[in-house]
Amino acid sequence: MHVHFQDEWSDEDQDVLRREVDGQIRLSFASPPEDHNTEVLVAGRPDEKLLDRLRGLHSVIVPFAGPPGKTMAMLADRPDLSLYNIHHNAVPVAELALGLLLAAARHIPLRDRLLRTGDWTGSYHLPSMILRGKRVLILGRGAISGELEAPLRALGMELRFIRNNPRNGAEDEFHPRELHRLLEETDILISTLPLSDDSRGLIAEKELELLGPRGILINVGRGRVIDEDALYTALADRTIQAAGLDVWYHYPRGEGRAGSTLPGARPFWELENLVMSPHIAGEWPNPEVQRMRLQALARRINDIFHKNPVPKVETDRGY
Ligand SMILES: NC(=O)c1ccc[n+]([C@@H]2O[C@H](COP(=O)([O-])OP(=O)(O)OC[C@H]3O[C@@H](n4cnc5c(N)ncnc54)[C@H](O)[C@@H]3O)[C@@H](O)[C@H]2O)c1
Ligand SMILES: O=C(O)[C@H](O)COP(=O)(O)O
Repeated sequence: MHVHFQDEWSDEDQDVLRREVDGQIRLSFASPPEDHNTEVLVAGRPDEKLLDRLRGLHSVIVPFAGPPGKTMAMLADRPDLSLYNIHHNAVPVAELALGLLLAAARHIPLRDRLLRTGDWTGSYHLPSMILRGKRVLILGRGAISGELEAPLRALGMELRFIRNNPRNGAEDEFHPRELHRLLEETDILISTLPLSDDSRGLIAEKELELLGPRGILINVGRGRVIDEDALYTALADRTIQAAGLDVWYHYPRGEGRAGSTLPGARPFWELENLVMSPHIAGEWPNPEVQRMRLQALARRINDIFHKNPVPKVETDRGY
């Protein structure tokens, strides 16, 4: 089997990948081979011309968890190709979700800011939430929510999960059609959902109203699962208590450059009951996470080669 990597990978990364993949699998990094088949393409945003040009191609792997919408749309038109992803960063994402929750429940960033201006008592009366005994509804029961489960239970919280295909007999798993009933019994809503036609805007005005004025919302999945205007208004009017967001509606141009600011139709940065981070839950620049990415990617390639069962990303679910 031949695997081509479309994007640039450092010499060190290439060495790790060559070490970790099965010896019978050939890898190419610069230009793809002209003279024989290339069964697997690894690409963040696959080049359509390359997809057409590679002979024998049957699989595409995006080397992260959330394939971009354009990739999903492009591959929806290519039923001959299977799309795979990796979930290497579930632990760091779950850890940041936990951090956002603790920070939002206890106003940690705001209290820090007030103290820096010499205000010792100004934050005493903010409405805080004690987490023990509270009910958490997690949207999605995949890699990230799996890593959230143990720490949230250790804090004494009750968990329920929504997934589009709840398993028979799993008493804490529910279908999205039960969302409204569950929200009425929820203190904390955490979204780990990918973006699809089903999930886009799933949480809007009505859902935030059901979460209620004591409710806290955390989003580490994809921004547009939560309706932008509804969330801004709910936070500004305090019809929900607080939120913690890692994922956004609009991203700065030149993302990653020093000086980039958060753009958007709504000034989220002015809200005191919002804790924010710049889509960094996956900690992609961290060398430890990069090692986890390379190992997960090599495992995915080996699994495809050995025909081990691996869930595909469902491109027909929209994007
Ligand atoms: N903030 C970040 O840096 C960061 C990092 C990694 C992943 N992500 C995002 O988080 C998403 C989830 O990551 P994961 O590794 O846990 O993926 P996963 O595939 O392991 O889990 C996703 C879960 O969501 C469920 N689901 C999907 N669509 C649904 C819908 N419409 N309604 C109900 N349930 C639905 C699936 O059944 C599955 O249980 C990724 O797709 C990506 O968009 C964000
Ligand atoms: O790992 C990454 O590339 C970033 O953390 C983004 O990951 P995601 O696509 O899994 O959000």
